[in-house]
Amino acid sequence: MKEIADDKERVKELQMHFGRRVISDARALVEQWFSLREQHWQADWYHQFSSKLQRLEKSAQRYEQPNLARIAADIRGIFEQCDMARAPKSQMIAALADHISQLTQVAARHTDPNSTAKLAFIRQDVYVAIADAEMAESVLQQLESFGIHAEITADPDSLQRARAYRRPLAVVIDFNFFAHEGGLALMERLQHDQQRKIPAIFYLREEPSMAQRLAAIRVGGQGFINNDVSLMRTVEKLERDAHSRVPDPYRVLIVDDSKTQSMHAAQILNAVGIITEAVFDPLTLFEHIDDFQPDMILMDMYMPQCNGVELATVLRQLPQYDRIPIIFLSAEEDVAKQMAAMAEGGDDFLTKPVRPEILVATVQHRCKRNRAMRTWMERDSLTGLYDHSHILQRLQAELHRAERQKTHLSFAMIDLDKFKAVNDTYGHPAGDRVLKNLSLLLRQRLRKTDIIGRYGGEEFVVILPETDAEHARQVMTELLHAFKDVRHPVGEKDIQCSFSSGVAQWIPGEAASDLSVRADTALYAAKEQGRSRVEVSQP
Ligand SMILES: Nc1nc2c(ncn2[C@@H]2O[C@H](COP(=O)(O)OP(=O)(O)OP(=O)(O)O)[C@@H](O)[C@H]2O)c(=O)[nH]1
Repeated sequence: MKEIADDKERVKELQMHFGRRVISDARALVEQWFSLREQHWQADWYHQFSSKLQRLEKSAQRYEQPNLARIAADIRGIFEQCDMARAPKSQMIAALADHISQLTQVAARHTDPNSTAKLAFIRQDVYVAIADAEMAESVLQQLESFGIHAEITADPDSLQRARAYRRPLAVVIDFNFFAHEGGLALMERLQHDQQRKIPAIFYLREEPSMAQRLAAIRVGGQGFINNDVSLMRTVEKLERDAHSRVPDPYRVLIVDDSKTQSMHAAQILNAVGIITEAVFDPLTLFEHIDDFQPDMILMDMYMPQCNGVELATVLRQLPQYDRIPIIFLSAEEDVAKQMAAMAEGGDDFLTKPVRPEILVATVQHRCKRNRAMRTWMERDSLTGLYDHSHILQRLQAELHRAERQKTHLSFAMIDLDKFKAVNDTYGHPAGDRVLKNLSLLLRQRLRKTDIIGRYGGEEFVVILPETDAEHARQVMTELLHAFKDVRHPVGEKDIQCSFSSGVAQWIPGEAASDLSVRADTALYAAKEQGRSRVEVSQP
Protein backbone atom coordinates (compact mmCIF):
# COMPACT_ATOMS: atom_id res chain seq x y z
CA MET A 1 0.00 0.00 0.00
CA LYS A 2 2.78 2.34 0.96
CA GLU A 3 4.45 1.78 -2.42
CA ILE A 4 1.29 2.76 -4.27
CA ALA A 5 1.05 5.89 -2.18
CA ASP A 6 4.72 6.64 -2.89
CA ASP A 7 4.14 6.15 -6.62
CA LYS A 8 1.16 8.46 -6.57
CA GLU A 9 3.23 11.01 -4.74
CA ARG A 10 6.00 10.71 -7.32
CA VAL A 11 3.58 11.09 -10.24
CA LYS A 12 2.14 14.18 -8.57
CA GLU A 13 5.60 15.63 -8.07
CA LEU A 14 6.50 14.94 -11.69
CA GLN A 15 3.29 16.53 -12.93
CA MET A 16 4.02 19.57 -10.83
CA HIS A 17 7.58 19.70 -12.09
CA PHE A 18 6.45 19.58 -15.74
CA GLY A 19 3.69 22.06 -14.99
CA ARG A 20 6.33 24.46 -13.74
CA ARG A 21 8.37 23.95 -16.93
CA VAL A 22 5.43 25.01 -19.08
CA ILE A 23 4.74 27.96 -16.82
CA SER A 24 8.32 29.10 -17.00
CA ASP A 25 8.18 28.87 -20.83
CA ALA A 26 4.94 30.88 -20.82
CA ARG A 27 6.52 33.44 -18.52
CA ALA A 28 9.54 33.78 -20.82
CA LEU A 29 7.21 34.57 -23.72
CA VAL A 30 5.27 37.13 -21.70
CA GLU A 31 8.49 38.80 -20.58
CA GLN A 32 9.69 38.95 -24.18
CA TRP A 33 6.40 40.67 -25.02
CA PHE A 34 6.89 43.19 -22.22
CA SER A 35 10.43 43.92 -23.36
CA LEU A 36 8.97 45.75 -26.34
CA ARG A 37 7.63 48.39 -23.98
CA GLU A 38 10.94 49.13 -22.39
CA GLN A 39 13.28 48.87 -25.35
CA HIS A 40 12.65 50.06 -28.87
CA TRP A 41 11.84 47.31 -31.31
CA GLN A 42 14.93 45.72 -32.80
CA ALA A 43 15.37 43.42 -35.77
CA ASP A 44 15.97 40.27 -33.74
CA TRP A 45 12.95 40.82 -31.49
CA TYR A 46 10.74 38.58 -33.66
CA HIS A 47 13.41 35.94 -33.71
CA GLN A 48 13.55 35.84 -29.92
CA PHE A 49 9.78 35.93 -29.64
CA SER A 50 9.50 33.09 -32.13
CA SER A 51 11.97 30.84 -30.34
CA LYS A 52 10.23 31.42 -26.99
CA LEU A 53 6.86 30.74 -28.59
CA GLN A 54 8.20 27.53 -30.10
CA ARG A 55 9.45 26.36 -26.70
CA LEU A 56 6.08 27.05 -25.15
CA GLU A 57 4.19 25.28 -27.95
CA LYS A 58 6.40 22.21 -27.57
CA SER A 59 6.29 22.02 -23.80
CA ALA A 60 2.54 22.71 -23.62
CA GLN A 61 1.96 19.82 -26.03
CA ARG A 62 4.44 17.48 -24.42
CA TYR A 63 3.18 18.07 -20.91
CA GLU A 64 -0.47 18.07 -21.94
CA GLN A 65 -1.61 21.57 -21.23
CA PRO A 66 -4.18 21.86 -24.05
CA ASN A 67 -5.41 25.34 -23.14
CA LEU A 68 -1.92 26.78 -23.20
CA ALA A 69 -1.11 24.89 -26.40
CA ARG A 70 -4.24 26.34 -28.04
CA ILE A 71 -3.38 29.91 -27.06
CA ALA A 72 0.23 29.43 -28.15
CA ALA A 73 -1.04 28.19 -31.53
CA ASP A 74 -3.33 31.23 -31.81
CA ILE A 75 -0.39 33.53 -31.01
CA ARG A 76 1.59 31.74 -33.72
CA GLY A 77 -1.27 32.44 -36.16
CA ILE A 78 -1.15 36.18 -35.45
CA PHE A 79 2.61 36.26 -35.28
CA GLU A 80 2.97 34.75 -38.74
CA GLN A 81 1.06 37.65 -40.24
CA CYS A 82 3.57 40.19 -38.90
CA ASP A 83 6.01 41.77 -41.28
CA MET A 84 9.27 40.62 -39.67
CA ALA A 85 11.21 43.52 -41.20
CA ARG A 86 9.38 46.13 -39.14
CA ALA A 87 7.86 46.77 -35.75
CA PRO A 88 4.41 45.23 -35.21
CA LYS A 89 1.53 47.43 -36.36
CA SER A 90 -1.28 48.56 -34.05
CA GLN A 91 -3.61 45.76 -35.07
CA MET A 92 -0.93 43.17 -34.34
CA ILE A 93 -0.03 44.80 -31.04
CA ALA A 94 -3.68 44.73 -29.98
CA ALA A 95 -4.15 41.10 -31.09
CA LEU A 96 -0.91 39.91 -29.49
CA ALA A 97 -1.63 41.82 -26.25
CA ASP A 98 -5.08 40.27 -26.10
CA HIS A 99 -3.68 36.76 -26.47
CA ILE A 100 -0.81 37.40 -24.08
CA SER A 101 -3.43 38.46 -21.55
CA GLN A 102 -5.36 35.22 -22.18
CA LEU A 103 -2.10 33.34 -21.74
CA THR A 104 -1.48 34.95 -18.36
CA GLN A 105 -5.05 34.15 -17.30
CA VAL A 106 -4.79 30.49 -18.21
CA ALA A 107 -1.24 30.11 -16.94
CA ALA A 108 -2.09 31.75 -13.65
CA ARG A 109 -4.59 29.01 -13.01
CA HIS A 110 -1.91 26.39 -13.50
CA THR A 111 0.56 27.55 -10.91
CA ASP A 112 1.65 25.19 -8.23
CA PRO A 113 -1.50 24.36 -6.26
CA ASN A 114 0.47 24.21 -3.02
CA SER A 115 2.03 27.59 -3.42
CA THR A 116 0.68 30.51 -1.44
CA ALA A 117 1.68 32.89 -4.20
CA LYS A 118 -0.75 31.08 -6.42
CA LEU A 119 -1.51 33.67 -8.93
CA ALA A 120 1.78 35.44 -9.21
CA PHE A 121 2.35 34.18 -12.70
CA ILE A 122 4.87 36.75 -13.75
CA ARG A 123 6.28 36.28 -10.37
CA GLN A 124 8.81 38.51 -8.78
CA ASP A 125 9.94 37.55 -5.33
CA VAL A 126 10.85 39.75 -2.41
CA TYR A 127 14.28 38.95 -1.02
CA VAL A 128 14.57 39.21 2.73
CA ALA A 129 18.15 39.95 3.77
CA ILE A 130 18.03 40.29 7.53
CA ALA A 131 20.79 38.80 9.67
CA ASP A 132 18.49 38.05 12.63
CA ALA A 133 16.94 34.73 11.56
CA GLU A 134 13.82 35.13 13.68
CA MET A 135 13.05 38.57 12.30
CA ALA A 136 13.72 37.37 8.74
CA GLU A 137 11.27 34.51 9.26
CA SER A 138 8.62 36.85 10.69
CA VAL A 139 8.93 39.22 7.71
CA LEU A 140 8.75 36.26 5.34
CA GLN A 141 5.59 35.00 6.95
CA GLN A 142 3.89 38.37 6.87
CA LEU A 143 4.67 38.71 3.17
CA GLU A 144 3.58 35.19 2.35
CA SER A 145 0.29 35.53 4.18
CA PHE A 146 -0.58 38.14 1.57
CA GLY A 147 0.55 35.93 -1.26
CA ILE A 148 3.75 37.87 -1.91
CA HIS A 149 6.37 35.26 -2.53
CA ALA A 150 9.47 35.89 -0.47
CA GLU A 151 12.83 34.23 -0.09
CA ILE A 152 15.34 34.59 2.70
CA THR A 153 18.82 35.42 1.50
CA ALA A 154 20.80 35.02 4.67
CA ASP A 155 24.10 36.52 3.55
CA PRO A 156 25.39 39.01 0.95
CA ASP A 157 26.49 36.26 -1.46
CA SER A 158 23.15 34.54 -1.59
CA LEU A 159 21.45 37.92 -2.08
CA GLN A 160 23.78 38.69 -4.99
CA ARG A 161 23.15 35.28 -6.52
CA ALA A 162 19.39 35.62 -6.17
CA ARG A 163 19.54 39.09 -7.72
CA ALA A 164 21.59 37.80 -10.65
CA TYR A 165 19.01 35.06 -11.20
CA ARG A 166 16.03 37.38 -11.28
CA ARG A 167 15.17 40.98 -10.52
CA PRO A 168 13.18 41.00 -7.28
CA LEU A 169 9.98 42.91 -6.63
CA ALA A 170 11.80 44.45 -3.66
CA VAL A 171 14.49 43.73 -1.12
CA VAL A 172 13.85 43.95 2.61
CA ILE A 173 17.37 44.55 3.85
CA ASP A 174 19.08 44.95 7.19
CA PHE A 175 20.56 48.45 7.44
CA ASN A 176 23.51 46.83 9.21
CA PHE A 177 23.50 43.71 7.08
CA PHE A 178 26.73 41.90 7.82
CA ALA A 179 28.67 44.71 9.36
CA HIS A 180 31.68 44.52 7.09
CA GLU A 181 29.64 45.79 4.18
CA GLY A 182 26.37 47.16 5.54
CA GLY A 183 22.98 47.20 3.84
CA LEU A 184 23.55 50.56 2.14
CA ALA A 185 26.72 49.55 0.32
CA LEU A 186 25.27 46.20 -0.64
CA MET A 187 22.11 47.82 -1.99
CA GLU A 188 24.22 50.26 -3.97
CA ARG A 189 26.05 47.36 -5.59
CA LEU A 190 22.77 45.59 -6.39
CA GLN A 191 21.43 48.71 -8.10
CA HIS A 192 24.58 49.10 -10.14
CA ASP A 193 23.29 48.17 -13.61
CA GLN A 194 19.59 48.74 -13.00
CA GLN A 195 17.76 51.28 -15.13
CA ARG A 196 14.87 51.19 -12.68
CA LYS A 197 16.01 50.97 -9.09
CA ILE A 198 14.97 47.90 -7.14
CA PRO A 199 12.78 49.09 -4.25
CA ALA A 200 14.50 48.55 -0.90
CA ILE A 201 12.91 48.49 2.54
CA PHE A 202 15.47 48.88 5.27
CA TYR A 203 15.25 47.11 8.60
CA LEU A 204 16.70 49.03 11.50
CA ARG A 205 15.94 48.45 15.18
CA GLU A 206 16.13 52.11 16.19
CA GLU A 207 14.42 55.15 14.66
CA PRO A 208 16.47 56.15 11.59
CA SER A 209 18.14 59.57 11.58
CA MET A 210 17.64 62.09 8.76
CA ALA A 211 21.11 61.24 7.42
CA GLN A 212 20.25 57.54 7.38
CA ARG A 213 16.94 58.21 5.63
CA LEU A 214 18.66 60.30 2.96
CA ALA A 215 21.37 57.70 2.44
CA ALA A 216 18.67 55.04 2.08
CA ILE A 217 16.73 57.03 -0.54
CA ARG A 218 19.88 57.34 -2.64
CA VAL A 219 20.12 53.57 -3.00
CA GLY A 220 16.44 53.01 -3.74
CA GLY A 221 15.10 53.03 -0.17
CA GLN A 222 11.31 53.22 0.04
CA GLY A 223 11.03 53.14 3.80
CA PHE A 224 12.12 51.65 7.09
CA ILE A 225 10.71 48.93 9.28
CA ASN A 226 11.69 47.91 12.80
CA ASN A 227 10.77 45.07 15.14
CA ASP A 228 7.46 46.62 16.16
CA VAL A 229 6.19 47.91 12.87
CA SER A 230 3.96 45.52 11.02
CA LEU A 231 4.71 45.22 7.36
CA MET A 232 1.20 46.27 6.45
CA ARG A 233 2.09 49.62 4.89
CA THR A 234 4.99 48.06 3.06
CA VAL A 235 2.82 45.25 1.79
CA GLU A 236 0.34 47.76 0.45
CA LYS A 237 3.06 49.50 -1.48
CA LEU A 238 4.62 46.29 -2.78
CA GLU A 239 1.22 45.12 -3.79
CA ARG A 240 0.65 48.29 -5.79
CA ASP A 241 4.03 47.84 -7.47
CA ALA A 242 3.30 44.23 -8.26
CA HIS A 243 0.13 45.33 -10.00
CA SER A 244 1.68 48.15 -11.92
CA ARG A 245 2.73 45.70 -14.61
CA VAL A 246 -0.56 46.11 -16.38
CA PRO A 247 -0.23 44.35 -19.70
CA ASP A 248 -2.64 46.59 -21.61
CA PRO A 249 -0.69 48.55 -24.19
CA TYR A 250 -1.07 52.34 -24.22
CA ARG A 251 -3.43 53.76 -26.85
CA VAL A 252 -2.66 56.96 -28.70
CA LEU A 253 -4.92 58.77 -31.14
CA ILE A 254 -2.96 60.69 -33.79
CA VAL A 255 -4.86 63.63 -35.28
CA ASP A 256 -3.08 64.85 -38.41
CA ASP A 257 -4.33 65.58 -41.90
CA SER A 258 -1.04 64.38 -43.38
CA LYS A 259 -0.91 60.63 -43.91
CA THR A 260 2.89 60.58 -44.08
CA GLN A 261 3.33 62.52 -40.85
CA SER A 262 0.85 60.43 -38.95
CA MET A 263 2.32 57.17 -40.24
CA HIS A 264 5.74 58.33 -39.17
CA ALA A 265 4.59 59.01 -35.61
CA ALA A 266 2.65 55.73 -35.55
CA GLN A 267 5.73 53.73 -36.55
CA ILE A 268 7.81 55.27 -33.79
CA LEU A 269 5.15 54.53 -31.18
CA ASN A 270 4.36 51.03 -32.50
CA ALA A 271 8.02 50.15 -32.05
CA VAL A 272 7.54 50.32 -28.28
CA GLY A 273 4.28 48.43 -28.33
CA ILE A 274 1.92 51.43 -28.28
CA ILE A 275 -1.34 51.04 -30.21
CA THR A 276 -2.14 53.99 -32.45
CA GLU A 277 -5.07 55.12 -34.52
CA ALA A 278 -4.98 57.88 -37.08
CA VAL A 279 -7.66 60.55 -37.54
CA PHE A 280 -7.29 62.46 -40.80
CA ASP A 281 -10.57 64.30 -40.62
CA PRO A 282 -10.80 66.29 -37.36
CA LEU A 283 -14.57 66.47 -37.68
CA THR A 284 -14.78 62.73 -36.93
CA LEU A 285 -12.73 63.06 -33.75
CA PHE A 286 -15.53 62.27 -31.27
CA GLU A 287 -16.42 58.96 -32.90
CA HIS A 288 -12.76 57.93 -32.87
CA ILE A 289 -12.39 58.80 -29.20
CA ASP A 290 -15.52 56.87 -28.24
CA ASP A 291 -14.52 53.75 -30.17
CA PHE A 292 -10.81 53.76 -29.55
CA GLN A 293 -10.73 54.99 -25.92
CA PRO A 294 -7.27 56.59 -26.18
CA ASP A 295 -4.95 57.23 -23.24
CA MET A 296 -3.94 60.47 -24.97
CA ILE A 297 -4.11 62.45 -28.21
CA LEU A 298 -1.18 63.52 -30.35
CA MET A 299 -2.46 66.51 -32.30
CA ASP A 300 -1.16 68.42 -35.29
CA MET A 301 -1.50 72.20 -34.92
CA TYR A 302 -2.53 73.17 -38.44
CA MET A 303 -5.14 71.29 -40.41
CA PRO A 304 -7.37 72.42 -43.28
CA GLN A 305 -10.79 72.51 -41.57
CA CYS A 306 -9.72 73.72 -38.16
CA ASN A 307 -6.58 74.05 -36.09
CA GLY A 308 -5.43 71.97 -33.15
CA VAL A 309 -6.06 74.70 -30.59
CA GLU A 310 -9.70 74.97 -31.65
CA LEU A 311 -10.10 71.20 -31.43
CA ALA A 312 -8.52 71.13 -27.97
CA THR A 313 -10.85 73.91 -26.85
CA VAL A 314 -13.88 71.94 -28.02
CA LEU A 315 -12.67 68.81 -26.23
CA ARG A 316 -12.06 70.69 -23.01
CA GLN A 317 -15.65 71.95 -23.04
CA LEU A 318 -17.01 68.42 -22.81
CA PRO A 319 -16.65 66.70 -19.45
CA GLN A 320 -16.23 63.21 -20.90
CA TYR A 321 -13.19 64.31 -22.96
CA ASP A 322 -11.82 66.91 -20.60
CA ARG A 323 -9.24 64.69 -18.94
CA ILE A 324 -7.61 63.16 -22.03
CA PRO A 325 -4.09 64.57 -22.33
CA ILE A 326 -3.27 66.37 -25.59
CA ILE A 327 0.25 66.76 -26.93
CA PHE A 328 0.64 69.18 -29.83
CA LEU A 329 3.07 68.17 -32.50
CA SER A 330 3.90 70.98 -34.87
CA ALA A 331 6.57 72.80 -36.82
CA GLU A 332 5.50 75.96 -34.99
CA GLU A 333 8.59 77.51 -33.45
CA ASP A 334 7.00 80.71 -32.22
CA VAL A 335 7.08 80.26 -28.44
CA ALA A 336 4.19 82.72 -27.91
CA LYS A 337 1.98 80.59 -30.18
CA GLN A 338 3.12 77.42 -28.42
CA MET A 339 2.18 78.96 -25.08
CA ALA A 340 -1.22 80.03 -26.42
CA ALA A 341 -1.84 76.46 -27.55
CA MET A 342 -0.99 75.13 -24.10
CA ALA A 343 -3.27 77.70 -22.48
CA GLU A 344 -6.19 76.27 -24.43
CA GLY A 345 -5.86 72.83 -22.94
CA GLY A 346 -2.74 71.28 -24.46
CA ASP A 347 -0.53 69.38 -22.03
CA ASP A 348 2.72 69.52 -23.95
CA PHE A 349 4.23 70.86 -27.12
CA LEU A 350 6.73 69.04 -29.32
CA THR A 351 8.37 70.76 -32.25
CA LYS A 352 8.73 68.84 -35.51
CA PRO A 353 10.95 67.13 -36.45
CA VAL A 354 10.90 65.48 -33.06
CA ARG A 355 13.53 62.95 -32.04
CA PRO A 356 11.90 59.47 -31.76
CA GLU A 357 13.16 58.88 -28.23
CA ILE A 358 11.72 62.23 -27.09
CA LEU A 359 8.36 61.44 -28.67
CA VAL A 360 8.30 57.99 -27.05
CA ALA A 361 9.33 59.27 -23.62
CA THR A 362 6.81 62.13 -23.65
CA VAL A 363 3.95 59.91 -24.80
CA GLN A 364 4.76 57.11 -22.36
CA HIS A 365 5.02 59.60 -19.51
CA ARG A 366 1.65 61.21 -20.33
CA CYS A 367 -0.10 57.85 -20.74
CA LYS A 368 1.32 56.56 -17.49
CA ARG A 369 0.29 59.68 -15.58
CA ASN A 370 -3.16 59.64 -17.09
CA ARG A 371 -3.68 56.02 -16.14
CA ALA A 372 -2.47 56.72 -12.61
CA MET A 373 -4.86 59.67 -12.32
CA ARG A 374 -7.72 57.61 -13.64
CA THR A 375 -6.83 54.91 -11.16
CA TRP A 376 -7.16 57.37 -8.29
CA MET A 377 -10.48 58.65 -9.53
CA GLU A 378 -11.99 55.22 -10.00
CA ARG A 379 -10.83 53.75 -6.71
CA ASP A 380 -12.38 53.50 -3.32
CA SER A 381 -10.23 55.50 -0.92
CA LEU A 382 -10.12 52.97 1.93
CA THR A 383 -9.13 49.88 -0.05
CA GLY A 384 -7.84 51.15 -3.39
CA LEU A 385 -10.27 48.82 -5.17
CA TYR A 386 -12.65 49.88 -7.94
CA ASP A 387 -15.63 51.72 -6.54
CA HIS A 388 -19.23 50.73 -7.17
CA SER A 389 -19.85 52.56 -10.43
CA HIS A 390 -16.51 51.69 -12.00
CA ILE A 391 -16.70 48.00 -11.19
CA LEU A 392 -20.03 47.97 -13.02
CA GLN A 393 -18.38 49.69 -16.00
CA ARG A 394 -15.64 47.07 -15.94
CA LEU A 395 -18.22 44.30 -15.74
CA GLN A 396 -19.92 45.69 -18.84
CA ALA A 397 -16.61 45.80 -20.71
CA GLU A 398 -15.66 42.27 -19.60
CA LEU A 399 -19.05 40.92 -20.70
CA HIS A 400 -18.43 42.39 -24.17
CA ARG A 401 -15.04 40.75 -24.21
CA ALA A 402 -16.43 37.37 -23.09
CA GLU A 403 -19.08 37.67 -25.81
CA ARG A 404 -16.42 38.46 -28.44
CA GLN A 405 -14.01 35.77 -27.32
CA LYS A 406 -16.75 33.26 -26.51
CA THR A 407 -15.32 32.56 -23.08
CA HIS A 408 -16.78 31.96 -19.64
CA LEU A 409 -17.01 34.63 -16.99
CA SER A 410 -18.03 34.42 -13.36
CA PHE A 411 -19.10 37.12 -10.96
CA ALA A 412 -18.70 36.72 -7.21
CA MET A 413 -20.07 38.78 -4.35
CA ILE A 414 -18.43 38.73 -0.95
CA ASP A 415 -19.90 40.02 2.31
CA LEU A 416 -18.15 39.97 5.68
CA ASP A 417 -19.92 37.94 8.37
CA LYS A 418 -21.23 39.61 11.51
CA PHE A 419 -19.21 42.66 10.72
CA LYS A 420 -21.43 44.92 12.76
CA ALA A 421 -20.23 43.04 15.85
CA VAL A 422 -16.58 43.75 14.91
CA ASN A 423 -17.31 47.47 14.72
CA ASP A 424 -19.41 47.45 17.87
CA THR A 425 -16.89 45.47 19.92
CA TYR A 426 -13.55 46.77 18.69
CA GLY A 427 -14.41 50.11 17.11
CA HIS A 428 -14.67 51.45 13.58
CA PRO A 429 -10.89 51.72 12.94
CA ALA A 430 -10.55 48.00 13.71
CA GLY A 431 -13.35 47.33 11.23
CA ASP A 432 -11.52 49.41 8.63
CA ARG A 433 -8.38 47.37 9.22
CA VAL A 434 -10.32 44.16 8.51
CA LEU A 435 -11.74 45.67 5.30
CA LYS A 436 -8.25 46.65 4.17
CA ASN A 437 -6.85 43.24 4.98
CA LEU A 438 -9.57 41.54 2.99
CA SER A 439 -8.90 43.80 0.03
CA LEU A 440 -5.16 43.08 0.22
CA LEU A 441 -5.77 39.38 0.40
CA LEU A 442 -8.10 39.50 -2.60
CA ARG A 443 -5.56 41.40 -4.63
CA GLN A 444 -2.73 39.12 -3.67
CA ARG A 445 -4.52 35.84 -4.12
CA LEU A 446 -6.49 36.54 -7.26
CA ARG A 447 -5.08 36.68 -10.75
CA LYS A 448 -3.95 40.01 -12.12
CA THR A 449 -6.70 39.65 -14.67
CA ASP A 450 -9.47 39.25 -12.11
CA ILE A 451 -11.14 42.57 -11.35
CA ILE A 452 -11.96 43.43 -7.78
CA GLY A 453 -14.27 46.12 -6.48
CA ARG A 454 -15.72 47.36 -3.23
CA TYR A 455 -19.43 47.42 -3.83
CA GLY A 456 -20.25 49.32 -0.68
CA GLY A 457 -19.70 49.02 3.09
CA GLU A 458 -18.51 45.49 3.81
CA GLU A 459 -19.44 44.08 0.42
CA PHE A 460 -16.90 43.26 -2.29
CA VAL A 461 -17.23 41.86 -5.82
CA VAL A 462 -14.88 39.99 -8.10
CA ILE A 463 -15.14 39.59 -11.88
CA LEU A 464 -13.39 36.38 -12.94
CA PRO A 465 -12.85 36.29 -16.71
CA GLU A 466 -12.26 32.90 -18.37
CA THR A 467 -13.66 31.15 -15.31
CA ASP A 468 -16.69 28.89 -14.98
CA ALA A 469 -18.83 28.66 -11.87
CA GLU A 470 -17.17 25.55 -10.47
CA HIS A 471 -13.74 27.07 -10.81
CA ALA A 472 -14.95 30.32 -9.28
CA ARG A 473 -16.40 28.38 -6.36
CA GLN A 474 -13.00 26.75 -5.77
CA VAL A 475 -11.21 30.09 -5.93
CA MET A 476 -13.66 31.72 -3.52
CA THR A 477 -13.51 28.77 -1.13
CA GLU A 478 -9.70 28.92 -1.03
CA LEU A 479 -9.90 32.65 -0.39
CA LEU A 480 -12.38 32.10 2.40
CA HIS A 481 -10.06 29.59 4.12
CA ALA A 482 -7.08 31.91 3.72
CA PHE A 483 -9.06 34.85 5.09
CA LYS A 484 -10.26 32.93 8.12
CA ASP A 485 -6.58 32.31 8.99
CA VAL A 486 -5.61 35.98 8.83
CA ARG A 487 -5.14 37.53 12.26
CA HIS A 488 -6.17 41.15 12.36
CA PRO A 489 -4.28 43.02 15.04
CA VAL A 490 -6.60 44.98 17.34
CA GLY A 491 -4.78 46.64 20.21
CA GLU A 492 -3.15 43.91 22.28
CA LYS A 493 -4.93 41.00 20.64
CA ASP A 494 -5.74 39.55 17.24
CA ILE A 495 -9.18 38.83 15.86
CA GLN A 496 -10.30 36.55 13.05
CA CYS A 497 -13.23 37.02 10.66
CA SER A 498 -14.99 35.18 7.87
CA PHE A 499 -17.08 36.07 4.85
CA SER A 500 -19.88 34.58 2.78
CA SER A 501 -19.88 34.57 -0.99
CA GLY A 502 -22.33 34.12 -3.84
CA VAL A 503 -21.09 33.12 -7.30
CA ALA A 504 -22.87 33.29 -10.64
CA GLN A 505 -21.58 32.24 -14.04
CA TRP A 506 -22.60 34.55 -16.85
CA ILE A 507 -25.10 33.12 -19.32
CA PRO A 508 -24.32 34.41 -22.84
CA GLY A 509 -26.64 37.28 -23.62
CA GLU A 510 -27.44 37.95 -19.96
CA ALA A 511 -27.47 41.59 -18.80
CA ALA A 512 -24.92 42.70 -16.19
CA SER A 513 -27.70 43.65 -13.79
CA ASP A 514 -29.29 40.16 -13.99
CA LEU A 515 -25.94 38.51 -13.41
CA SER A 516 -25.31 40.59 -10.31
CA VAL A 517 -28.82 39.87 -8.97
CA ARG A 518 -28.13 36.12 -9.30
CA ALA A 519 -24.82 36.46 -7.44
CA ASP A 520 -26.57 38.50 -4.75
CA THR A 521 -29.27 35.82 -4.36
CA ALA A 522 -26.55 33.16 -3.99
CA LEU A 523 -24.85 35.34 -1.38
CA TYR A 524 -28.11 35.62 0.51
CA ALA A 525 -28.42 31.82 0.43
CA ALA A 526 -24.87 31.50 1.82
CA LYS A 527 -25.82 33.80 4.71
CA GLU A 528 -29.06 31.89 5.31
CA GLN A 529 -27.22 28.58 5.43
CA GLY A 530 -24.97 29.62 8.25
CA ARG A 531 -22.39 32.05 6.76
CA SER A 532 -18.66 31.45 6.14
CA ARG A 533 -19.48 29.54 2.94
CA VAL A 534 -19.75 29.92 -0.83
CA GLU A 535 -22.96 29.31 -2.76
CA VAL A 536 -23.31 29.10 -6.54
CA SER A 537 -26.32 30.35 -8.46
CA GLN A 538 -27.89 27.64 -10.61
CA PRO A 539 -28.93 29.19 -13.92
N1 LIG B 1 -15.46 49.94 9.91
C1 LIG B 1 -16.29 50.07 8.88
N2 LIG B 1 -17.51 49.52 8.95
C2 LIG B 1 -18.35 49.64 7.91
C3 LIG B 1 -17.97 50.34 6.75
N3 LIG B 1 -18.99 50.27 5.87
C4 LIG B 1 -19.99 49.57 6.48
N4 LIG B 1 -19.61 49.19 7.71
C5 LIG B 1 -20.37 48.45 8.72
O1 LIG B 1 -20.66 47.15 8.29
C6 LIG B 1 -21.72 46.66 9.12
C7 LIG B 1 -22.66 45.80 8.28
O2 LIG B 1 -23.53 45.20 9.15
P1 LIG B 1 -24.79 44.34 8.72
O3 LIG B 1 -25.22 44.72 7.34
O4 LIG B 1 -25.81 44.43 9.80
O5 LIG B 1 -24.27 42.90 8.59
P2 LIG B 1 -23.30 41.99 9.47
O6 LIG B 1 -23.18 42.44 10.87
O7 LIG B 1 -22.01 41.90 8.70
O8 LIG B 1 -24.05 40.61 9.45
P3 LIG B 1 -24.22 39.58 8.27
O9 LIG B 1 -23.91 40.26 6.97
O10 LIG B 1 -25.66 39.17 8.32
O11 LIG B 1 -23.29 38.45 8.53
C8 LIG B 1 -22.41 47.87 9.71
O12 LIG B 1 -22.12 47.92 11.09
C9 LIG B 1 -21.71 49.06 9.02
O13 LIG B 1 -21.58 50.17 9.85
C10 LIG B 1 -16.66 50.94 6.71
O14 LIG B 1 -16.24 51.56 5.73
N5 LIG B 1 -15.87 50.77 7.79
